[in-house]
Amino acid sequence: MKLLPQIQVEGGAEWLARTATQCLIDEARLSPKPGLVDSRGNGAHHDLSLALMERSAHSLTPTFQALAQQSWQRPADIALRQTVGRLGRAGEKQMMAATDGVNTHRGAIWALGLLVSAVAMHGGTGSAQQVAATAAELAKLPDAAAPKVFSKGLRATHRYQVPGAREEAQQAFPHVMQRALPQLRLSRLNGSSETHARLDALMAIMTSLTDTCVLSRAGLEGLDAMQDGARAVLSAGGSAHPAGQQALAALDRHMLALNASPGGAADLLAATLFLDRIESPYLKH
Ligand SMILES: CC(C)(COP(=O)(O)OP(=O)(O)OC[C@H]1O[C@@H](n2cnc3c(N)ncnc32)[C@H](O)[C@@H]1O)[C@@H](O)C(=O)NCCC(=O)NCCS
Ligand SMILES: Nc1ncnc2c1ncn2[C@@H]1O[C@H](COP(=O)(O)OP(=O)(O)OP(=O)(O)O)[C@@H](O)[C@H]1O
Repeated sequence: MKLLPQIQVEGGAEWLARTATQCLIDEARLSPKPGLVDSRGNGAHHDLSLALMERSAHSLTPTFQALAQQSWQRPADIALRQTVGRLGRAGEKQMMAATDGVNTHRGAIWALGLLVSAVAMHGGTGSAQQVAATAAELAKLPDAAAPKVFSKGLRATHRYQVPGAREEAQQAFPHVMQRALPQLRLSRLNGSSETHARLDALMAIMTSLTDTCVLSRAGLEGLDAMQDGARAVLSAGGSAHPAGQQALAALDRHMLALNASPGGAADLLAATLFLDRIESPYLKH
């Protein structure tokens, strides 16, 4: 494979990093999102705010840039997996330093980090489908240096016997590729505003994701409320329609009453916006 001149690698890596950060900010600002931090407020979170989410997103730009630089036109092998794991964990530390120890974007670093690396592995040229498949190859490789910690996400996947953040990446992001990206584009085609198209894409993810954030906070009752409520929004015509807006408001109330927040779905929406921009980098959405 022909190596691009370093200047192109630098420029490409910088663009990818800026784009990934912007997608995190777009996700955080998008409103009204059920249970999540948005422009209206903190959702079900006591320790998060929009300002904190934005500070966290900016703190991650150097991490995304390093991931892109180190992954440029490299194959998915153990050496790259270890580098990506090391940079991802350094990014988590960076995030924690920027937020005084609050977990704002752990799941997002994982999903977007893998996708940024995968675009770079294709030299900045792959389709969303190719990039998701390459990210999955990377996610399936073992990372011997990963600390053996028992996270909330792992506990939920074991307790409820469901896939979590790891599996979503290892399966090439099915909620992004088969649900959110098609819904985003369908809603745009149907004339919805960009905000409504993005909310519909979030609903499409929430109809079937086994979100371990929701499971950890609100169990199966919370997960059912999320999936049923998101289906109700879409079957009422989506967030652009008055009936869909009513269903979305009801879902928001239900999630807040259960103290549930679909953080995993939010991460995957940011990943969706990223892959959408990869395929149409010059369009302003
Ligand atoms: C795999 C990760 C996300 C840990 O997952 P785990 O479920 O054990 O942990 P934790 O509960 O802390 O975080 C999971 C987060 O994923 C998101 N999430 C939850 N459910 C889902 C789901 N079904 N699908 C996708 N994302 C989800 C949420 O934001 C949640 O907070 C990740 O932090 C990790 O292993 N990082 C190591 C560094 C690394 O290898 N990085 C490489 C890419 S940069
Ligand atoms: N807009 C958003 N609002 C809230 N969470 C979000 C948002 N966008 C992404 N997330 C994701 O949700 C996750 C927050 O997870 P979670 O609420 O489980 O945090 P925690 O600190 O591990 O748990 P808890 O808040 O229950 O103590 C982050 O890792 C982040 O990636």
